Amino acid sequence: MSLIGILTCVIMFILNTSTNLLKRFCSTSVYKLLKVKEERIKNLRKMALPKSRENPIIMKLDTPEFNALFNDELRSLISIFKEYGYEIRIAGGAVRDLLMGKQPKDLDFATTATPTEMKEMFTTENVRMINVNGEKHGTITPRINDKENFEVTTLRIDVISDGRHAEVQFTTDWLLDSLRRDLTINSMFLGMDGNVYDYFFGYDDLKKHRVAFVGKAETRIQEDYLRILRYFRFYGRICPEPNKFDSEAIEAIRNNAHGLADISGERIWIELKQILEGNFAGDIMVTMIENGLGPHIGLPKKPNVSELKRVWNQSGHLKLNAITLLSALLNTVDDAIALNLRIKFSAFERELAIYIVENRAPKLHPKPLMPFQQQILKSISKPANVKKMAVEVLKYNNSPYWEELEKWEIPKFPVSGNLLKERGVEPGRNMGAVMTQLKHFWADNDFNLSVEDLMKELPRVLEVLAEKKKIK
Ligand SMILES: Nc1ccn([C@@H]2O[C@H](COP(=O)(O)OP(=O)(O)OP(=O)(O)O)[C@@H](O)[C@H]2O)c(=O)n1
Ligand SMILES: [Mg+2]
Repeated sequence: MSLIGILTCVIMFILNTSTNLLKRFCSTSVYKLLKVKEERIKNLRKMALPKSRENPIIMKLDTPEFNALFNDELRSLISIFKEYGYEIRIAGGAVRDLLMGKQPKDLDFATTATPTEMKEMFTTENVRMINVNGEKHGTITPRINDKENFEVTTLRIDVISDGRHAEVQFTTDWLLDSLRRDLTINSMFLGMDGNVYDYFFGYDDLKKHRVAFVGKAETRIQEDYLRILRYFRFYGRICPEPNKFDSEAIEAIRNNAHGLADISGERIWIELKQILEGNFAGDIMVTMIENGLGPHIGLPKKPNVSELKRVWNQSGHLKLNAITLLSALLNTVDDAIALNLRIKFSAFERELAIYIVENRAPKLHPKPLMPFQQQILKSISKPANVKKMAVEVLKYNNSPYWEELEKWEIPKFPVSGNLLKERGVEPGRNMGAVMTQLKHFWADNDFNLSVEDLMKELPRVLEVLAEKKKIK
């Protein structure tokens, strides 16, 4: 055999052996992973059983809100699932709302069919499916009669979770899907026949106005740290009194507050905003800060809790904008900028936070609205937006004048560009400057000047601007 032949044989041998080793290694890891998953499912069920109800059907719902859901599209959806032998139920928040006598704003459905089974079924039935992105989490969205979309999610458990993303495993076990949900009040299912399935005493909690995690609070939080904020949001929605938090929940929240640091600003703001606009917002925010959430949601190291309490107690009844209340915790404009970097406000929200911090010291003036009215008309921002912000500052200070300012119609500046042109002002940047100067003069005179009065002022304005140009 030639040297090349020997070398080829050696290389082939090495390649073969390493490929086999790699195959063996991979299949052992996959095997291990599957084993871990199986074990986890067994354990989950075992752990859940003592705490869960043996017969989960607690009642048959027959309310106007429930009956109102049944239109032609929902009936078609139900009959498709029935024909193919899969179960489908309404899940989570909608069941909670219906049990509270409220019409849910959206419906989530849960099913025993896997996404593949649903896709096959809907394709055979000529039903178009939209939003394919949901599929890896088990959600298929059929569009029935080309009219209404329904989000249907396969029953699942979160096998591996890093607190933000979860690897899911599909199941046909309703109890396990109920167990992976955040709060007992959000863990119920509603059959299309009206049967309410409640494994974890969610309805009892709803009646008791108790917000508690399903099973172990710590486990539920570590599956998705956003649930910390969801806990507080639902507290505001469900509970009739402030400061009656579930002690296990609060302890788990305190120990896991750091997990919020990795949650995106957008998700944080969606929850936080609803907390701030809900019941007991001031008290809830204080509890959140006392339990260490502040730095993870963009608040300063030393948020001004006493200012928050003061503003909440004196102005909480005025339906403050979420940003207005939140700004009470900020000490400086820099704090507002840092907060915006963390939770990414809209342009108006960012402006409002800065405006509140800069303008909250009460303005003394014989005509209390005048400084605000002048600011509204002089500002480079949209006057309607500055007006909204000024109303918020007045509410922040519980000033009785906020309503008057809200009703105040922003007067129209009577001088037009055309008129200035007629009077010999060159169009362009210079005209903009003239207009601003005249506007300020008009605002400083309580918006009472006529076009004639303003035109009398024109030579002086032109002179001042010419002087300024010379100095430059
Ligand atoms: N972090 C989350 C988000 C949602 N869910 C589950 O998914 C359901 C639907 O979620 P979502 O629509 O976000 O909340 P709702 O409870 O429906 O509340 P809302 O009325 O505000 O939509 C919840 O009821 C809950 O069972 C969860 O367990 N954990
Ligand atoms: Mg919902």
